[in-house]
Amino acid sequence: MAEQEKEAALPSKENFSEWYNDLLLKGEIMDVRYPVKGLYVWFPFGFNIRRNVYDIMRKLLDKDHQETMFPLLIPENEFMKEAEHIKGFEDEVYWVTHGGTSPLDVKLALRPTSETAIYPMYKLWIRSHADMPLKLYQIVNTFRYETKHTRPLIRLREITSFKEAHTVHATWDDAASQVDEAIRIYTDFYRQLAVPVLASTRPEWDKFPGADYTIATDALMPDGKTLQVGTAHHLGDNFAKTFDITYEDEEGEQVYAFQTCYGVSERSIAALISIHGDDKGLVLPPAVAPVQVVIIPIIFKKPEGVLEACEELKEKLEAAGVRVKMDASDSRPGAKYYKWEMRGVPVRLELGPRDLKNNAAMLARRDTGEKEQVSLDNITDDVLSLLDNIHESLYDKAMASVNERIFECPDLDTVKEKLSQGIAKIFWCGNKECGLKIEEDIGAGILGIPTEQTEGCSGKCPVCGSDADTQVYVARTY
Ligand SMILES: Nc1ncnc2c1ncn2[C@@H]1O[C@H](COS(=O)(=O)NC(=O)[C@@H](N)CS)[C@@H](O)[C@H]1O
Ligand SMILES: [Zn+2]
Repeated sequence: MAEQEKEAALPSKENFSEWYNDLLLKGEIMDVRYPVKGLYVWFPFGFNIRRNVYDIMRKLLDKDHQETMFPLLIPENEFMKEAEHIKGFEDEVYWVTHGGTSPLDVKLALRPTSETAIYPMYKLWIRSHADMPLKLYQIVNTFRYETKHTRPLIRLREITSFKEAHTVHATWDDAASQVDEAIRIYTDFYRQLAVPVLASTRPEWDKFPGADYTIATDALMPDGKTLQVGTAHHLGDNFAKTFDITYEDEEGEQVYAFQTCYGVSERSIAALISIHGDDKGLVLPPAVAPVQVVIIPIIFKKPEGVLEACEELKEKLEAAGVRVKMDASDSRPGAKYYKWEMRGVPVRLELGPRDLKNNAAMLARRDTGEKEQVSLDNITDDVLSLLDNIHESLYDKAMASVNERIFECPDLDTVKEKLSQGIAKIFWCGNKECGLKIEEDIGAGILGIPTEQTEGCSGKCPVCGSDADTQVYVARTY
């Protein structure tokens, strides 16, 4: 990347869309110049963030899931088996029709998601109780011919980081518990990215095609819109019936199994970049930062042992597991501060001759901008506890920002007024006509019924006026 391309400052984050697009380049996340709409290229720095993010997801899943990989191409006859699923995806699926110059006798779908690739194999693998619960996941690319506005990391036609889990259970209740467990895993995953998420059950007209119900986790973005950053679906025995996935029960009867599937994508990275970033660039939670500490030697005329001291400090921090970089390039210090702030490095240590004499360094925190002189005596422990502290303060700040942008609304007019700032909460009687009427009236979607309902409160449905004890989230969405 030519340096001069990046020197210009970012637009203000107030202008979120411009800021976001410019930061993808200046923060070396994704290059949007690939010549196919909806397909983008990871810069190595962005890919490094992706690797750290998905390492966190793998650690959570590997406790009781197994990772595997299924084929990308799905034969038309399998893909077309589940009616609801097809209806939901037929406008989005890409087809491969030729091998070389010869037309294929069966055209092949590029997986938009992998139910119809996996479940014919589950039919072969599930024979008895002993084979369940089966909990597999894969992290692959999937393809959806999105017709809405495509955006890097947010709405891609090639989803490059699609983590999809697919589980099989003996009973409907077991599958329901797994859906709840999936939401717990996602909430924990996002907690480790310092991203607050709201879990809610989608209205039945907005559930995953072929599912009994869908619970989603949404992040509130700086522009007041919500981003669906993970979903978990109870598939009932709908797909088991379609793909004949049965097991022999105690009475020797063949019984259809019950299934769930749950997925996240690179939207997880879109959320952490958008929520924590500022006008100087990325602000990365230490857990996912490719570089957690950057050491800047401050050298005047004579080196006076500064470089050696920086090298020693770097080795000390690395020995403690900190991801450290020393920037001994010949750019001037200011240009270095600009570069590493843009890349969201949580901690900068400046070390010059005077610091050396005092056995100290100047420490700058990326998230708050605070600078303070620190002794090098306990620098390793100080840095490690500071990194944890930075994570917690990023989360607390993001949580506070979400809480001040959720508005309890008594009527639809208030909902319309608040939607430009964030999420509205309103009572709803629960029946579909009223729900669709609410959506039509406010020009935004019912996000869902929060999984945690505030106890004991009740109100009136704004459409039919009947008593309602359920509040729903309403928001503008990506
Ligand atoms: N075009 C897209 N670009 C980026 N992320 C997407 C896109 N479409 C969906 N996602 C993300 O992928 C998650 C899972 O997608 S989904 O359609 O809701 N669910 C499934 O495909 C199920 N098979 C569970 S894996 C969504 O919650 C959303 O965060
Ligand atoms: Zn009503």
